[in-house]
Amino acid sequence: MATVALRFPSKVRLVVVSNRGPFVLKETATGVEKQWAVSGLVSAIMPLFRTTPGTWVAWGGRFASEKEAGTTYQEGNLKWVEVPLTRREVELYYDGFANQVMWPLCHHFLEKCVIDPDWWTGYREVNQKFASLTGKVGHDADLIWVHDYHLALVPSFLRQQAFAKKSPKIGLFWHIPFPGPDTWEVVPWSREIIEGLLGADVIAFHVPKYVENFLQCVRAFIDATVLPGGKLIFYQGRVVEVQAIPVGVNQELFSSLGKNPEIREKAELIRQQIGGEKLLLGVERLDYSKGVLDKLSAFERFLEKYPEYHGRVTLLQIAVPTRNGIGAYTELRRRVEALVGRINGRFSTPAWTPVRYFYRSFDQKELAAFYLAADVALVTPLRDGLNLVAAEYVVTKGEKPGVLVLSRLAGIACHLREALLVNPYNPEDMVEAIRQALEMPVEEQRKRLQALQQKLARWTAATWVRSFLKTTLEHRAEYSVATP
Ligand SMILES: Nc1ncnc2c1ncn2[C@@H]1O[C@H](COP(=O)(O)OP(=O)(O)O[C@H]2O[C@H](CO)[C@@H](O)[C@H](O)[C@H]2O)[C@@H](O)[C@H]1O
Ligand SMILES: O=P(O)(O)OC[C@H](O)CO
Repeated sequence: MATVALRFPSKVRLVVVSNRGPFVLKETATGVEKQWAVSGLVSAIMPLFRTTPGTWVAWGGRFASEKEAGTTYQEGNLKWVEVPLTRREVELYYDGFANQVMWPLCHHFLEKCVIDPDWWTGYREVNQKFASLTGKVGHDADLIWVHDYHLALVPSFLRQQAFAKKSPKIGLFWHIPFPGPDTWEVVPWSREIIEGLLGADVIAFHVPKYVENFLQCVRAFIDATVLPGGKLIFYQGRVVEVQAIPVGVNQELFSSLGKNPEIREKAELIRQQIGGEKLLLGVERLDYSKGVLDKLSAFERFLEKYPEYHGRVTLLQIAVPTRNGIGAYTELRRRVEALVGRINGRFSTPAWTPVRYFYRSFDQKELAAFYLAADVALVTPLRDGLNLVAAEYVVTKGEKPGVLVLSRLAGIACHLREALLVNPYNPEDMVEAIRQALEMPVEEQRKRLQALQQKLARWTAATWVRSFLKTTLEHRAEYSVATP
């Protein structure tokens, strides 16, 4: 496994806190088994612990009993401390408030938000639990790095705690979109959520638009002053810094996987097994925000409109199981599988299956083989904080040709302008982008990919970590600015 040079001062005691940790724990007949978790957050953070020692406090994805203490695992540099959550806590905090209020709200699916005061109480209590455990295991921490929408209240709960030596620096990274106050107004507790976040010294988002939306929320809901320049907030006698620091991909890993002869062979085999001339690829957690239904509908429309492509193009869709306890996800799976069945039922021939559908996760080598095999990656979320799959596809391809079709509504689109940008809500736009991608001359494919690769080379998993940690470690609570 390739490593990244972080040049992170080794004497800094670092604690990472997030809902999803590196592993999912499964109870088996022989005891508890741990499997690597699949998520953008885990992909983003793992490279840090390949070179840097530290502690990661997170839930293990299982239900613990009332009295159970969490398990601790040492894995190389990483000490992982499990936050044990009961079934009831998971229902209220994770299935409820985090995934049926925060997630749909931030991705602009207001009709999917359910306002339930019990979920909010559960969310507060579990955030408090994460903060208390972090305070215990990280009592001598220099820097505590909190992640994402599950734990918005943790920064302010941490600030209320006593630490062994001095106050550690507290940073928060928000991995999903951050909407403006018109959207946040839907949640009765929006002020408390923003106050919770303001417990951090540094708050960072992927792109400037989310920073601007956050600052607008601060102006709308909080008694705080956004200082001129828009990066600093004066709040309760402290200064909070807000930045756009996009996550990058593990460049060394994906570019070496792309060059690996064994993986190239695997990619060739995939091509032979699937047959046909052209391969389109979709890879995402099976989440409604990722737009899998709209993509499949666009592909169906493409096959109706361009019958000359029958037998020549296949869509390989990988859907990673996610959040199975929530109705909207069960329903999405049902609809996606019905649509795959309908398309294949309408268009298949004895020699050709238009959609190849996989409902499972793959290891990174297998994933890289799919990236290499695909002529076109269809990354078309209806809304996405950033989207790492788009970047991983581009990096893995190396000198090989390929086309990235990318939703304008993914955060990463503001950087990757050389992709074929589409509006995933507009079926005709999607259909024509598929056609343009399939007909793009190889020289143009290479030129666009090279331009994208040059951008991504300056912006890696390592630069993200380094930049966030440096900003947080160097944060000063008082600035010599004129305050009100
Ligand atoms: N079948 C499969 N098997 C194994 N691994 C697979 C897989 N399919 C996908 N993966 C991995 O899972 C990760 C998915 O990351 P994304 O950014 O695409 O979305 P996600 O919503 O999980 O992340 C959230 O966090 C990231 C990082 O901040 C944001 O980009 C995003 O907008 C936000 O929703 C990728 O690194 C990919 O390699
Ligand atoms: O499977 P989940 O619910 O932990 O989703 C993981 C995503 O990275 C959310 O940011």
